[in-house]
Amino acid sequence: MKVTETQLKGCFIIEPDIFQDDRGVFFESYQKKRFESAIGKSVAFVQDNQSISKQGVLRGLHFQKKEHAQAKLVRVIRGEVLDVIVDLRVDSDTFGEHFKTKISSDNHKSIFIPKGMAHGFLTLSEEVIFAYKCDDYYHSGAECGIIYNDPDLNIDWGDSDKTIFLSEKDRHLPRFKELFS
Ligand SMILES: Cc1cn([C@H]2C[C@H](O)[C@@H](COP(=O)(O)OP(=O)(O)O[C@H]3O[C@@H](C)C(=O)[C@@H](O)[C@H]3O)O2)c(=O)[nH]c1=O
Repeated sequence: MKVTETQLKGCFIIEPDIFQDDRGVFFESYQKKRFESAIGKSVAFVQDNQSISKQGVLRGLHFQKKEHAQAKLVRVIRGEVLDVIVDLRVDSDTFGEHFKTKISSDNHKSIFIPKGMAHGFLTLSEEVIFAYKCDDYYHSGAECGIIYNDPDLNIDWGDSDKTIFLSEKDRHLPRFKELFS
């Protein structure tokens, strides 16, 4: 397993060891002991989520507020996404900065997203099955988000000519500076 910290402190890319034979592929998608020793802390995941999306769907940028903030371990089971994480920790050197990378069912990468981040992804393939663990339960009252094309965050989501499908909720998310100023 290879674990690399991104420029956002505490946010890691995890690449599992892949075992390939005549039948296909095997890998450990999560192993608590190895995972916690690699990231240097214990995380008590309590919920597993899965979403299925068509191409061009953008889910995000989402987070839960305050005492319901969630750390997440995200991966792609089918297809490919551009995954984006924004640092919302006001005391962080990288506050307001983002990290983005492509994760897919071919590269088998996971991302550990600590509490205090907003998260979103854009689907790049025809069908995407996206799966993630969370260390706090879903609380609809604590849901919050930032509009994906916020000019202050300045995230390059790629080909701007392509249609992006957003939920009604995500279309009306506030700007970064409305939440943090
Ligand atoms: C996230 C979530 C949603 N729901 C419900 C609420 C709603 O009716 C329906 C769809 O919810 P959403 O539109 O918020 O789903 P989605 O846009 O996929 O939300 C997810 O986006 C990604 C980027 C994240 O990082 C996640 O934490 C989560 O916020 O599912 C739950 O019951 N439990 C959950 O944990």
